[in-house]
Amino acid sequence: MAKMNFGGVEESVVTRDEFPLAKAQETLKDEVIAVIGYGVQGPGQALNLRDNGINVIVGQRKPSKSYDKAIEDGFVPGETLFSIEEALEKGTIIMYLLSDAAQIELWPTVKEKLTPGKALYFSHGFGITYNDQTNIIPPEGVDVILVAPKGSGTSLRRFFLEGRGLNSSFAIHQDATGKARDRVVALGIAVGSGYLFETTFKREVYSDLTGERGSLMGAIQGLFEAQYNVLRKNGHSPSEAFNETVEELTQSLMPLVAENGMDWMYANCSTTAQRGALDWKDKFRDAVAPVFEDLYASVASGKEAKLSIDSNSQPDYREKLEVELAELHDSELWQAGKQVRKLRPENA
Ligand SMILES: NC(=O)c1ccc[n+]([C@@H]2O[C@H](COP(=O)([O-])OP(=O)(O)OC[C@H]3O[C@@H](n4cnc5c(N)ncnc54)[C@H](O)[C@@H]3O)[C@@H](O)[C@H]2O)c1
Ligand SMILES: CC(C)(O)[C@@H](O)C(=O)O
Ligand SMILES: [Mg+2]
Ligand SMILES: [Mg+2]
Repeated sequence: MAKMNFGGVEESVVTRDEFPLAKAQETLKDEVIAVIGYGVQGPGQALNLRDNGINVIVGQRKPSKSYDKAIEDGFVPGETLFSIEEALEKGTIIMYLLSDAAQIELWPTVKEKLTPGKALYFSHGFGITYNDQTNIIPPEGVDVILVAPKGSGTSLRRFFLEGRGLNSSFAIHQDATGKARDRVVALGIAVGSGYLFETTFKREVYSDLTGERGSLMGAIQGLFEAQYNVLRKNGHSPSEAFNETVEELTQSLMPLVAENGMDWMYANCSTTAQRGALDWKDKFRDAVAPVFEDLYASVASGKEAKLSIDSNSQPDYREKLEVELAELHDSELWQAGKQVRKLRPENA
């Protein structure tokens, strides 16, 4: 663990320097990692583990698109690709990467295969933290650990192939074997994390549910729509409104923020823009702060978990999500964006 100063607060993090891949490989050399669920995180983590020389198998129901994808990705039925039950039997570390709602349904099947000495691994604190709703209460004899990549499983895999890494949080809920910390850190490195910061299952899920409903996905779409609609209401064309709301942000300005922070991005814009942004940033902050307070309260109360479980446990949850995603896709804003993307020089 390395001690580092984050904005004046000292935190402990694990970098690849003090836990190199070779150490992760040595730690996991006698383990069979069973990845249960091959949706978004499953492929990212399973393929990175396999490329890092870790003994990984996949458990996935069939017929399913995910099962077919696992075959396309080179997992071999009967050798490295099994039914969920078979993979649970063979695995010494069970990576529970079904959807959060599906984890509830499959829990009785998983629980009975968690024999003493095994480890149960999550990439979200959801199932354990809200166990009053999920009933996911692991038996005492197993390690219960978490590595939560702070990003999409699709990015986790792309970054790995580019020689980069996504940061991940890690947590230990139960250390039955005395090996939980070594197991969780080794897995965090082997699945392709850039660096690992320690958290708890509860803090991970509270922050994660807040982030994805807030700045990362929900609030950002709301902000885009609000500005786009005002520009269009005042006579600006779709391409002008989309460029000023989304395209410039993703193509020019956010990469500058990622490179060196917000002040660096501001400093690389005009003084006119800097003055205006500094004058208006607090107005927007104060306008949305109450919404974020409500959001966090809804997460902490378990209300957001219930909404997600009730919706995503429905047999047609996927179809319903796809209808709402299609509404986004078909909106004028994102149709304008589709056309703008085509005009990028690299797409010409
Ligand atoms: N999506 C991400 O990039 C991401 C990022 C960080 C953490 N996580 C966490 O990782 C875990 C997996 O997330 P995901 O987005 O990969 O999941 P997902 O929603 O893509 O589902 C994963 C798999 O579950 C299977 N599944 C769904 N319902 C099932 C059922 N009733 N019975 C059997 N299988 C079923 C699907 O076929 C799919 O292969 C979750 O805990 C999630 O919160 C996801
Ligand atoms: C990729 C996210 C949003 O960070 C993850 O938390 C998820 O639930 O998919
Ligand atoms: Mg997240
Ligand atoms: Mg999440």
